[in-house]
Amino acid sequence: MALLDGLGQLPAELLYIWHTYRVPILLSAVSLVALVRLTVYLRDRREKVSASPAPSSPVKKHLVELKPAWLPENTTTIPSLLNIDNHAEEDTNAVALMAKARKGPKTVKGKKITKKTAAPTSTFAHKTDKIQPLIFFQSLSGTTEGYSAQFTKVLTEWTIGCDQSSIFLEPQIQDLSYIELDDYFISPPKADSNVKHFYLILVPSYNIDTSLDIFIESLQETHNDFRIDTAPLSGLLGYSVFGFGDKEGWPTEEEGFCSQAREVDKWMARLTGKKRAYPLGLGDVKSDAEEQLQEWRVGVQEALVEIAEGRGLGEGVPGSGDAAESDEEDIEDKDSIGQTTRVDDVEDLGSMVTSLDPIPVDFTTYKPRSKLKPTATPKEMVPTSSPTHAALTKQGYSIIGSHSGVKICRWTKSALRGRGSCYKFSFYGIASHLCMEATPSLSCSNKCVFCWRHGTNPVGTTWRWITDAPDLIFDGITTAHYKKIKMMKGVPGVRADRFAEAMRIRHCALSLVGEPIFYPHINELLTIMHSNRISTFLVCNAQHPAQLASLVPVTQLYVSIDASNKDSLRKIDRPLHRDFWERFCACLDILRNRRFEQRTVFRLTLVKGFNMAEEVKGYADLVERALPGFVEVKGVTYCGTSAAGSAGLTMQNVPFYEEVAEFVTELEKELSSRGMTYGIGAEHAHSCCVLLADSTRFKKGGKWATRIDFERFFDLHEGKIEGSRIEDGKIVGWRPEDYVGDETPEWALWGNGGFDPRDQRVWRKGKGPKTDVDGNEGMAEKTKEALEF
Ligand SMILES: Cc1cc2nc3c(=O)[nH]c(=O)nc-3n(C[C@H](O)[C@H](O)[C@H](O)COP(=O)(O)O)c2cc1C
Ligand code: SF4
Repeated sequence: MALLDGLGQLPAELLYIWHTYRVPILLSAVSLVALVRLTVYLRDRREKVSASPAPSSPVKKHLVELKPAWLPENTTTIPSLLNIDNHAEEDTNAVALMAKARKGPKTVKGKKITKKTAAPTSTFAHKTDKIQPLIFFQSLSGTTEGYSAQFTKVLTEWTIGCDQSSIFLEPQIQDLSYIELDDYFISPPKADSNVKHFYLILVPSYNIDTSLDIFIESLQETHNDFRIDTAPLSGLLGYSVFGFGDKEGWPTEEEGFCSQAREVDKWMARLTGKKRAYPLGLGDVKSDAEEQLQEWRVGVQEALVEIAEGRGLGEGVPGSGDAAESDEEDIEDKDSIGQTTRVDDVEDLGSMVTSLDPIPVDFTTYKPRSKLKPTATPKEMVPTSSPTHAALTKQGYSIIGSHSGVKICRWTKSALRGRGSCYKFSFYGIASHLCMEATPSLSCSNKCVFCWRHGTNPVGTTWRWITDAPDLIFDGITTAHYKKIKMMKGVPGVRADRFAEAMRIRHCALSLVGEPIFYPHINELLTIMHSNRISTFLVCNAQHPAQLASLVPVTQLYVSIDASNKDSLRKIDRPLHRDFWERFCACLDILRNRRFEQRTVFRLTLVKGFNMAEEVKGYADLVERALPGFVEVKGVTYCGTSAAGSAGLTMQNVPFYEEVAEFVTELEKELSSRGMTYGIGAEHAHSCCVLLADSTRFKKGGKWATRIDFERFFDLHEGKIEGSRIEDGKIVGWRPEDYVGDETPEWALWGNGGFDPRDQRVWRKGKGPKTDVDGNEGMAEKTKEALEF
């Protein structure tokens, strides 16, 4: 009974407690909410939003099936033997990932209270310090490059002539395509302690994938990397950005006018801790670019004077890191990377708590859909309107779909006229007039110093473009190749028999430019080729272990070995992947594991001053690691473009054939001193190329047999003949030894030059026996023209 009475009084008791203690209860509730929000905020604040790897960190990984079910009969890859954890980068669309909005209800909604942060203080001691202006530019078709050069010239003259000239160091110009971005955009560059940097960035805008995206992504990644200060460039004195755009195509900012310059400006504001020294300048290349640039320069100069006189970024300069503006920028930033803008900033919440104003609590609202950025749709890799398309077409490439290319190589033309095939004929028996050179991916994840495509080539670490079907690519490249062969019909000297033979493609070199295994349907494309009895020589850049591990066996699998150690590889290939060395090593291990199912080749490109001197032992280490069937060593070819020049490459970097030969001899010696059985199997002095081969595998009756029996290769593929690879007493597939062809011809052996005596070598008038009409040069000469694969 007493219990019932007690229960009956409970509501009254509770009401009494509520009336007596409601203030502390409410305060406790508010504190609890604040604490929870604070914890969530701190955890989310530095959450990585980019799908790309953080600097120097392992990439996002996913399990890769190293022995795919559809490849049972001829894959020897043994996951446990690999030096990687069977993982590689996710080839999902990075952009789409970044654009994913965070799910979940917005729990607390409050009024945004604008933070009043102090304007950044200048660290410039104007009596002792010096200002180093650095001008960065990116240019695809040359406009920005031209303006930047002119701008640098005028600014340099001004720094020399102005009243503060003793404070300025000579402005330096840098092409963003050629520098290590980390050297400048993770922290200011290293210099004497009294040298302070000021950044000026001039960029165009492109609504297609270009290398500019890599720059912008890298700024964004640095900002979001939890191990790096959010404003790692605050040590700069200031920065300003100028954008070039085209109002004819992109009339307003909303429609994309100078969109990428605006992005660069925004990320720089965050990375520098709001050190915008002068507002973003925008110029329309079809109308006012010149005068806008001049106006911007005058403004930048005024800002520089203020800094030089010790007044920092000044108050009078519009846009100079104004706190309110910069705060708005912070919000925009979150939006732009696809996160929901959450106005319930913890600092705002803190103010709300102390003010004890009623807090509107809303457990259900989401950010209005209309404000969410749409998920980025993949773009075309090389749209017809792009400068890359124009440049490639001008160079004789046919672009198939939006990411594949084919080009008739000059050796094909030479062979059609009976003037010699490339080294692949001497070494492996591939007649150049029967060979097609193509790639299903014009994009690459490296920016090699010897690649002519810098600045204009699409680059990326993940496949994020519209993907064409493999059968369409096959039809496109073969049709374009035949069309080009037909165009040779009227060329003087073309032999009728070879012309007729050329109308049936027998070999495909998957190299050209770009990275073929980047293409997600490379296996299907290779299968189509094999079923058409077209052999495949595939070259990859050793940066995509997952794709390499799951590649169908090809006729001959190449890995480019552009350096023997990590430092040298970074300098020469300038890879985009931050874990490039780990990827490279993983690819070597995959090659070792797959060496009994297909012919494997190391392709060394020697560049004097970059990867030759004292690297023999390092290369021998790599050979020992991967045990390739062959090692092709060739001197770099100089294509003479401005791109090569900007990458620091001149004719001085092209080795003489004797130097290449000497290098190979040393490498052979080093390998045999380690008990390895490699010997010099063949040479093609014409292309400055020498072949080392494993003598235990590619010698027949004591004689070199580096050539391929292509018919047997296809018969093995089609199951017409049985292979000899045996596991657990059962035949499980074929070995490279099953399709070894004829002995290497006498004329191709080491010491005999490698030119087929049945072909006619034609010398250029007045040039003597040093250079022939096709640009092929004699033993003592350097190769000046780009050699095809
Ligand atoms: C394929 C293509 C896409 C472009 N996209 C944009 C754009 O989105 N916004 C813009 O303002 N200008 C755009 N432009 C214009 C370029 O930014 C402009 O031509 C610039 O001057 C090119 O500079 P560059 O020669 O240094 O590469 C585009 C031009 C091309 C060819
Ligand atoms: S791997 Fe080939 S295509 Fe890619 S950058 Fe290097 S040379 Fe150019």
